[in-house]
Amino acid sequence: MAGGTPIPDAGTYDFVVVGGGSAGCVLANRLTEGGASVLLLEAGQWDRDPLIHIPVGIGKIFPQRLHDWGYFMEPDPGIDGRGIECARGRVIGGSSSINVMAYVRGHHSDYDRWARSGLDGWSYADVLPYFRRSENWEGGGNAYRGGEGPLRVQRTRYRDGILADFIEAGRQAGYSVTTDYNGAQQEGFDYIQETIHAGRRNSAATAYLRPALRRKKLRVIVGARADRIEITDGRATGIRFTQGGRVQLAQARREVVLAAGVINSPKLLMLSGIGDPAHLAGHGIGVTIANPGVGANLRDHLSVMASYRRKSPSWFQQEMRYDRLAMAMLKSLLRKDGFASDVPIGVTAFLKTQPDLAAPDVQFLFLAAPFPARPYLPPFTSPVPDGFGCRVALLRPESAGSISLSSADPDAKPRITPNFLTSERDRDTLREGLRILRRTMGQPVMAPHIIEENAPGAAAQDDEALDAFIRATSVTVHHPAGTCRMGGAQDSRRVVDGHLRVAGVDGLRIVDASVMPDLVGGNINAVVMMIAEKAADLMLGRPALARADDMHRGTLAA
Ligand SMILES: Cc1cc2nc3c(=O)[nH]c(=O)nc-3n(C[C@H](O)[C@H](O)[C@H](O)COP(=O)(O)OP(=O)(O)OC[C@H]3O[C@@H](n4cnc5c(N)ncnc54)[C@H](O)[C@@H]3O)c2cc1C
Repeated sequence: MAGGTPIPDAGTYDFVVVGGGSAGCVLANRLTEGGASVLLLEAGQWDRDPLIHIPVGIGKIFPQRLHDWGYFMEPDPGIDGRGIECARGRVIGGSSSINVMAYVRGHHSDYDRWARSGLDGWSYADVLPYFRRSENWEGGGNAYRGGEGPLRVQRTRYRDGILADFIEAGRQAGYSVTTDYNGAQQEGFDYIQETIHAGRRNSAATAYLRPALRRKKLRVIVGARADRIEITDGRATGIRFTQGGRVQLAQARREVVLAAGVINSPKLLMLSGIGDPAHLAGHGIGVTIANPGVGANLRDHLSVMASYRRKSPSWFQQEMRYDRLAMAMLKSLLRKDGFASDVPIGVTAFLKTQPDLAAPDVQFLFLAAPFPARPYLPPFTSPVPDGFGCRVALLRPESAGSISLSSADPDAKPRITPNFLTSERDRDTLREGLRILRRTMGQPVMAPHIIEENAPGAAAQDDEALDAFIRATSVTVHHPAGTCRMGGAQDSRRVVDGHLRVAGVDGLRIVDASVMPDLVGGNINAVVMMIAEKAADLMLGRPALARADDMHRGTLAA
């Protein structure tokens, strides 16, 4: 009842899933495929904007914060008091509709670490079959790659000679080159793999949700913001949501599933009385389940960019002239290829800042374009000076932040407190990563491309200068995770168990980036989708896919 009047009933379903993002789309598909009825509630709208689907559209979506919750982090002392943006997709497909499309699974030791912490069923041998089930790799299936799943993955098609030279520079600097960083060996330089197919973004919505829409068991409501989980006698029974100013109630026969993402899933728990009692009391929210772990353990991949003035002309600069860009977008729409059908990243690398490490601890993300860049049209506007750059991302941060409420009003944005670089090891790693990048850029093969280093700039050499540069310029590469962390039975701060069930309440699971116990060594969209693939089996009571250990024993290199 709301104010004495009954709340309009949005129906009863086996599963009510909150959030039509990377995880939510996978669940909508796999659960209905398994015969269950599903209501998918998404706060954003359908993904009709062509900018979502033409890969180069990210150049407009991101700076203009289109289809985005518009979050910013709190001013953070670790990065000179800056409150940096925290983009999150608010649209069908969620963040997979606005992300940069890099397809990366992390390092095999990440999952073995999860399993060692008490999470049975989450070792690399356990999760590899789920990565394979989700994937449709252009090279076809093999021991590591999936060839028949819904998610299309291809190597970059971006055409710029600097990419091959950057890989060669890595070799000249003494680092490995790998032929598939998602295969037997992650470590080294490689062309980037992307969730792009036939010139279009292959978001979770395209790959998983669209093919499921014809099933009668699936209902999707867009523009529907979940405000509270209904909990009766220790069981989650439904979701109260607002659509067009109207409050409605959807009931779950089997389970309520939060797939609202790393920021909004803990927010929704807190609004429903699940969280740190003192924090909830501070906002006048009654405690249903006391759990100080909710919203804690926020991890994110912080990165720093070195940028260069470019000598050799870039493909990017040529194609950004307005008339050419318009043609490229048309070509991408009609012929599904060309400049607009890819992103100017091209190369990534996973490297160890210390040779004795078990796994790479930094990632390079190349950028074959000046930053910031914009279209131009002579004589009215001129291009920005040509350039390129590379981000160095810190892969396994020790520094941890939190999500908390700013108000009990579901409309209010939560507080995102990142606590970046509070760990000395994190500062050392990022600084050393920057030095490795400079060493790579200093190799003979890069000389024909470089006029000079713009930033950090020649004057920044000692630790102090590099640390100051990192504090002043570092930004997220948008992989926040861990705020409803999964943990084994001994983990007193866990929010969900190894089956993704919320501790202390029946019929409630969380399936999204928030359940990751910590960050893996790479971009996380593929990881979230793997988690959702595995969750679907858990929810349907199906046996887990056969472990991959026999197939892989002894074959894994760093
Ligand atoms: C700009 C950007 C670039 C990125 N680049 C990459 C990349 O190149 N490669 C990579 O692997 N990863 C990348 N990522 C990260 C990756 O896309 C995300 O980690 C992943 O999509 C998260 O999936 P999720 O299911 O946890 O959440 P999301 O995909 O964010 O889905 C959450 C969904 O829930 C909805 N929602 C939230 N609250 C409510 C509510 N109260 N009621 C109803 N609906 C709600 C949201 O609108 C959203 O649709 C990037 C992310 C961003 C933002």
